[in-house]
Amino acid sequence: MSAKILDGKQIGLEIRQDVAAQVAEFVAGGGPKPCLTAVLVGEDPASQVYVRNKSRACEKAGIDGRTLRLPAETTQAELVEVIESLNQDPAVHGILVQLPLPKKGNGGSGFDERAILDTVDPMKDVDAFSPVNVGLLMQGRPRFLPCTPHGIVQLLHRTGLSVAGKHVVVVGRSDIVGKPMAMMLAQRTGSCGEDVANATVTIAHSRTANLAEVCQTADVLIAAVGVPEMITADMIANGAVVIDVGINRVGDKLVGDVAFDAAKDKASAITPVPGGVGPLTIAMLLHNTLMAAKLQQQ
Ligand SMILES: Nc1nc(=O)c2c([nH]1)NC[C@@H]1CN(c3ccc(C(=O)N[C@@H](CCC(=O)O)C(=O)O)cc3)C=[N+]21
Repeated sequence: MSAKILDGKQIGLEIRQDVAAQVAEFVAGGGPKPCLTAVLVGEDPASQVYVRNKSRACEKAGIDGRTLRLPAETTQAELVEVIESLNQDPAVHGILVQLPLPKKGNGGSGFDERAILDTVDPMKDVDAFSPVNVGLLMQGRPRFLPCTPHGIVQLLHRTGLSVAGKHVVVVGRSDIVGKPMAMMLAQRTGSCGEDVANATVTIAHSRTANLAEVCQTADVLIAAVGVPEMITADMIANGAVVIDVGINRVGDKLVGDVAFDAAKDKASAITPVPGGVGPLTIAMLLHNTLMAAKLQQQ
């Protein structure tokens, strides 16, 4: 069997067109132009590319996409101050602090990333990293949904892949992807209804015993570990759906957490890297920015 390739780029484009139409409607109704401000500290080349892509996607959707560039030498206190002023600025609806923050920032001692993220006003927290937004999600009454897991929910829904009653194995337990992903798919109702919810979810990670065997029991396998091609074909059940969240730069190539070429002969459907989950993450960020503008207008 050769898997159906799940085209995240195309679906991301559709979502962005939907968001653009909703933005136009919001503005025509007297709403302010939604504004996302990304805060980029230092000169990490990958982060620069991501931030540029985000601001370009914003502009195409009728969203004001700003980037605040700060030197790597910025201190913790200065960065907190910048975020607090964005919190106070009524023209800014969404704030995103690009991660990772530079290791040698804050005068060489590194940033306290948690404290930085905690500074972002929860009503402007389009990444959904703040404890309030994480808590609301846990309780099944989300405000903002985290962009990458929400993008995956949209992808599954829009390609007609139900997870209800199925066994989903999420490999990776990060706050950004693994944890919220597991929670969203186990819920009674998700953002796209009951079909992309109600899963039986296993969270696997670096300490999981017999990882290969656990993965083999997955109807839907979601790889979010950040290790290039760690998920090999032997770990995938025949006919499983495979979602690859990994974006790893190996030399000048971009590879996922799944060994794609062999995996596609076992899976029934699989996301490629690039062109899979990545473009959906950006699409959901635009969605959250419009939501933030609407929330703040109320
Ligand atoms: N506060 C914060 N929020 C984030 O959401 C966040 C972040 N920090 N730091 C970095 C990661 C990574 N991330 C990506 C988003 C889109 C693509 C994407 O669209 N990738 C393209 C390829 C792009 C390329 O060629 O480099 C694709 O997969 O097709 C990749 C990576 C968001 N992140």
